[in-house]
Formats: sequence, structure tokens, C-alpha cells
Amino acid sequence: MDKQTIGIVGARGHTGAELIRLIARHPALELAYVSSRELDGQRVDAYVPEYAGELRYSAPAPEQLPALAADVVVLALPNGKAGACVEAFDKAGADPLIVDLSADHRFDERWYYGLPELTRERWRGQRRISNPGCYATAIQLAVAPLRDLLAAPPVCFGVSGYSGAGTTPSDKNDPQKLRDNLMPYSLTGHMHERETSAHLGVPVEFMPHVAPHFRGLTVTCNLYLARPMKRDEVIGRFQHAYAGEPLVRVLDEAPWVSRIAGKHHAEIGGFAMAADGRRVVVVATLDNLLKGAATQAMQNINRAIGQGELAGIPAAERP
Ligand SMILES: NC(=O)C1=CN([C@@H]2O[C@H](COP(=O)(O)OP(=O)(O)OC[C@H]3O[C@@H](n4cnc5c(N)ncnc54)[C@H](OP(=O)(O)O)[C@@H]3O)[C@@H](O)[C@H]2O)C=CC1
Ligand SMILES: CC(=O)N[C@@H](CCC(=O)OP(=O)(O)O)C(=O)O
Repeated sequence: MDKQTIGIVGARGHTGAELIRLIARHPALELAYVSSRELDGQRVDAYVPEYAGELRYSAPAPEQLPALAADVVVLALPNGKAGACVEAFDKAGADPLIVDLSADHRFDERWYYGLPELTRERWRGQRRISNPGCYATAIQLAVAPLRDLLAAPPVCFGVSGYSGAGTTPSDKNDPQKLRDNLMPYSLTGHMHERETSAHLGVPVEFMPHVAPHFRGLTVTCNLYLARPMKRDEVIGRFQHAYAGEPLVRVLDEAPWVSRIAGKHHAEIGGFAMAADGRRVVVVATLDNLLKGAATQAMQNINRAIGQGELAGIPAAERP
């Protein structure tokens, strides 16, 4: 069977590079184009050694994208930039499968919000898929199994590696400023607070920080419970919710971010109970560039092109 073609718009970035790596090993997809204004004309294999081919980066304007005729288009652009590309496809009457990694369509009900372990059954063949935020993925996975038992908003403390802040230089991805440091930011009103609240259907409070490591994030979620629970019952809920989910691992102990870097799954554990059984602390980790972005996009794409959800996601890099 012929492979389907895929274009990545914004392929110089961290998430774009991870997608190139995944597609290079994918049995049913091949790269049609990868865009970057900065790397225009340069060979892809010079930046992503896992890719073995002749393709070079190009820099099409949004209006030129439809003519490139890829079956699948991933938008890996900064927030606020997806709209012009989507408009160009609409205007040209082209209808590729579009996956937007940015936050631009996470509140648009016409788009499928693709967090497979929680929203799989809501996919009705939509050709437009909004990929969740990285922290938002971890928080939703950590809270969802207890959602109906919450007595108060979950309070979530997040720490991300600085690749989460993208490649545009800022304090949040400056290794000098991050050295020996933990940098709090957006302590109220972060986009992922709104995103998790909207998709979980309960208000979530979220306090993000960025740390000196490159990749991987931790969210530590404090959950007040409407009735006292035993730890075994709490763990049982998580094991039941994620039974048969190859990309979510439920652990007894709290997971460590250093062990999740470069892996495609999320780990959830800790389950520290307060003495009265009315409060539990759940810790989730994932690689922000993989389960928090590229791997999740690949799960969503695979499903939409009729492949198994894990096609192209290397078995050696998951549990
Ligand atoms: N990093 C992460 O952990 C996660 C990121 N995301 C989201 O995914 C998207 C991509 O993130 P990430 O890869 O980290 O971002 P980067 O900052 O690393 O890359 C952004 C890409 O967009 C291009 N770009 C930048 N500015 C513009 C512009 N004004 N117009 C057109 N292209 C532009 C850049 O290439 P060039 O300038 O060469 O054209 C680059 O390829 C973002 O929306 C981000 O919020 C989602 C989950 C996790
Ligand atoms: C460390 C850091 O800065 N992380 C990013 C999250 C990356 C992400 O998932 O971003 P989008 O929701 O924009 O897709 C942030 O807090 O904005």
C-alpha cells in the first residue's frame, strides 16, 4: 500500500523535530515537506540524523500550503499562527487531515480534542484535530479517574524542562538564568489551567515552573475528596481507568521525571493519602515533547488514517 504523505509546518522547533524522527520510522507515512523560514534550503538530515532522505526544509507562505497536497498536515507553530494556515486550506477547498499542536483550537468545538486515553470515543471522523497542551495532558490524566469524587478544585504544581518553552529565546529557555534555579511563571490564569478546567469539566488551579533540565515535566496534584478513601481504592480507580492503555503506566511510587525523558508514555503514581483519607496527592510525569506533543499527535494521526494508534511509536521507547 502506498504511504500517505505528511507536511510539518514549523518543523525547526523541538516538537517538529520529534515528529520528523517518528515519521522517519513510520510504516505508513512519508514526509512531503517540512517548513522553516530559518532553515529554508538546508537538508533535513543535517538537523535530524534519524531521517535518511533527500528532503530539504522549505518556507512556503500559508497560501502556498494547499498546492503541496499532503494528505496530513501538522501545524507546529507558535500560538496564534495556525489560523492563517487553516484559512488557506479552506479558501483553496482542500481538506487534508490537520493536526494543530498549538493552543489555537483547543476551545473550538468544531475540532476534535485528541487526548486519546480520555477522549477517544468522541472522535467522529473529524479531519481537524487539536492536540492538547503538555501540562494539560499530564493534569487531565492525573485527575480524571477521581473527577466525580472531588470536593474542591484540584491544585496542581507543575515543573517543566525548558524545551517546553520552545526555541524563541526567553528567560524560560535560557540555560544561564535557569542554572541552579526554579522559575515560577503564570501562577494564575495559565492557558493550561483554562484548558484542563474546560475539558475535565471541573475548575483546576495550576502553578507552573520551569527548571534547568531540557525535557520532561512533573505535575503534583493535590486532590480533596468528597468522602474518605483508602489508598488501595484510589489506586484501583487509576488501574481500572488505564487498564490496557499502553501509553499510561500506573505506579505505586511517585514517578521521576529523569526516567520519562525520551519515553512516549505518561507515568502516574504517588497516591499519598492524608491521615483522614480525604486528600490524596497524585504525581504524573511525561516527556513534554513526546506524550505532551509529538507522540500524542502521532496517536491522533494514526487513528485518523486507519492505522493502529501506536504505529511508528518505537516499542523500545515505551513501557
Ligand atoms: N515544546 C513543547 O513542549 C510543546 C509545545 N507545544 C506547542 O507546539 C507548538 C510548537 O512548539 P515548539 O516546537 O516548542 O516551538 P518552537 O518555538 O521550538 O518552534 C516553532 C516553529 O515555528 C516556526 N515559527 C516561529 N515563529 C513563526 C512565525 N511567526 N511564523 C511562522 N513560523 C514561525 C519556527 O521556525 P522558523 O522560525 O524557522 O520558521 C519553528 O519551526 C507551539 O504552539 C507550542 O505551544 C505543545 C506541547 C508541548
Ligand atoms: C516551560 C514552558 O514554557 N512551557 C509551556 C507549555 C508548552 C505547551 O504545551 O504549550 P502550548 O499550550 O502553548 O501548546 C508554557 O507554559 O507555555
